[in-house]
Amino acid sequence: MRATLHTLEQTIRRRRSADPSVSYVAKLSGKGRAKIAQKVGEEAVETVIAAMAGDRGEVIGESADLFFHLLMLLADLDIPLDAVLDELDRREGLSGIAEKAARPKD
Ligand SMILES: N=c1c2ncn([C@@H]3O[C@H](COP(=O)(O)OP(=O)(O)OP(=O)(O)O)[C@@H](O)[C@H]3O)c2ncn1[C@@H]1O[C@H](COP(=O)(O)O)[C@@H](O)[C@H]1O
Repeated sequence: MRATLHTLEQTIRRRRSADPSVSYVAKLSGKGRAKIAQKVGEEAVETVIAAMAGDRGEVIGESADLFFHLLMLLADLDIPLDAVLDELDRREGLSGIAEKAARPKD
């Protein structure tokens, strides 16, 4: 998962300066942050609609679109993917501590 997302993060950063007539990343980046953010919102809504329809195939496709556009937004903000993944790791660590604390003592 990390490797796939990191590869896509690098591709997005590289393609931002490509020719917009051949590159979707360059074309959308050229439209600015508000448009990228709008796409993240649209893909999130489409994922929710697919989920509520119980369409697993659509959920998978829309989730991929959502991840991709979120990575585009992070790249536009110059936020490394690792900052988000590290935050998830930190939360997992916290929940581990909470679980241990809640466990009854022998
Ligand atoms: N993963 C993706 C990816 N996922 C989705 N998309 C594009 O995202 C768009 C989203 O679909 P929509 O139907 O919502 O949008 P649309 O109608 O085409 O676009 P709008 O004009 O409405 O914004 C589609 O055009 C998809 O082609 C992607 N485009 C590119 N990538 C990756 O980015 C790499 C670089 O792409 P280029 O910049 O095109 O070379 C590719 O090799 C892929 O790995």
